[in-house]
Amino acid sequence: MLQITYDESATGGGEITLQLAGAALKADAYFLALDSGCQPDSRSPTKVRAVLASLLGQWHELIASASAVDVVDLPFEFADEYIGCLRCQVGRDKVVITPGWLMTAGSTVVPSRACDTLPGADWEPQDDAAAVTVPRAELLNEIRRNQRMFSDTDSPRTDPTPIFEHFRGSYGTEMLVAAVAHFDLFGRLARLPRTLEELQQDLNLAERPAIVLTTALRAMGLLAADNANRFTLTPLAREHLVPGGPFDVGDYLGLAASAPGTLEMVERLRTNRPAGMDEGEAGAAFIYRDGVASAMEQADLARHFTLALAGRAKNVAPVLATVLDLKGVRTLLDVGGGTGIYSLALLKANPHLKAIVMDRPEVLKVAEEFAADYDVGDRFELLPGDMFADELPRADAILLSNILHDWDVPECRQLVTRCADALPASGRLFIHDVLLNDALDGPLPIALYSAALFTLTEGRAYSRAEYTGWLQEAGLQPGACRDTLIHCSVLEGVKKGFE
Ligand SMILES: C[S@@+](CC[C@H](N)C(=O)[O-])C[C@H]1O[C@@H](n2cnc3c(N)ncnc32)[C@H](O)[C@@H]1O
Repeated sequence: MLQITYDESATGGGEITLQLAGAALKADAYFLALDSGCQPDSRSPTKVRAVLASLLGQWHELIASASAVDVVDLPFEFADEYIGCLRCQVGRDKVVITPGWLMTAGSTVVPSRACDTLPGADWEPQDDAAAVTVPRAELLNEIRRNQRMFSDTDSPRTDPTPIFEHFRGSYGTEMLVAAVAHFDLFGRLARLPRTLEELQQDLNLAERPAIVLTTALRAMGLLAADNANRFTLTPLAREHLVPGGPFDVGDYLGLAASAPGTLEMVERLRTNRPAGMDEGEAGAAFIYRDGVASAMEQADLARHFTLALAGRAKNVAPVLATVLDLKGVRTLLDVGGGTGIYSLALLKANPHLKAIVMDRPEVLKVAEEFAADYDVGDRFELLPGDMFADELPRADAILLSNILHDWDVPECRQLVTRCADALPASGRLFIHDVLLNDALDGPLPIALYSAALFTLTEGRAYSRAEYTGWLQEAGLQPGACRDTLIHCSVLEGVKKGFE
């Protein structure tokens, strides 16, 4: 909803682009580079980023502390005779934002302290400015997310989320073509709406593939659910995806019916087994449980899959470290910690913390290499083990980062319960993962990631309601849920009782 980017290669100190709900506002960074109130003392892009971080920190403070009827101005463009700003009418839950100008010399204001010093100058809306209404909590989240991009050299300067969305897009194609060309799903539902269970029976699908398939199609706006929880067709699907209809496009989609990706998806849906698990294959990626072939037990494959996840972890971990408040946590157990990158970022942000990364032995060899780049000494421990079978060491907090989405519901419940049992009273469990809507009908990027997880592992994406249910079942009180990056959020459960 709010995206601020800084192109340091543009002339005049670089160009800042502020994108707000589809509208793009441009500003040059000249006065930000001259700012006298913010380290470092240079005119470099590093300085501009530091000033932007400071400015966004002030925005956050202003919006967070505004009372329900306040009007506040968020400056972003400093010019010779004016300051470009977002005028915000702050309500209790919503903020109405209008871009405009304050008629005062931007050059007289120190941008890194601008919000304290802005004179009460005349304000004019931009000629073509349309007001945008956004939820207040979401705006605060977005400001923080943008601030992090500029404030920490360990964090990426741009948000890689769109790249992940493009990568996961192919799973949408495969799901859609499978539904049209292999399962005649739209023809069946046009004849008779069906519940999930009825659809499973009809298509001979297990529950997990049926949920993943219907979630993807609902997120695409092709299926809906009626009051009796039966899947029905949306007008879009009814007009274009029912075989034989006057505007049916099914044959066009059928061009991909025999594409390798589609056939692979159909096979996964029919068998409910992840890739790599067939006779003579190396075993599934990312998951290990006793008695089942796992790629994570083989040195080269474990290394390959673990390093593949390092790219995402490097981007997300610094954000997790700013979002998680670990005051009072002395020991953190990172179950299935992989490279250990999340633990390492948390150690860096919390000098009092000790972290134990538990994973399979071949994976921990990679974690050991990553740890060598950090000065964490004996605060970082590697613990080879099986999270389903071995005793979990005592820790004040446990992190399950991108773990539960690899497993089916019984294993998720088992893991959450094992973690809860291992925690002391008031201990905290952090589930860091993507969240589907509670109705399992989107958002689309998560629904497509769910399809990817489904093909590679025994899991799928889950909703906040599903996670919350498992936390409660295990005796944990669900608490705060905060966004990190690349569609991930961290949901907290606190063990009830007193120490
Ligand atoms: C998807 S990766 C997540 C890695 C890391 N937490 C992250 O967020 O990038 C899942 C991790 O769980 C580990 N894992 C799977 N089954 C396990 C088991 N039974 N015991 C311990 N670790 C396991 C895998 O080796 C892998 O490193």
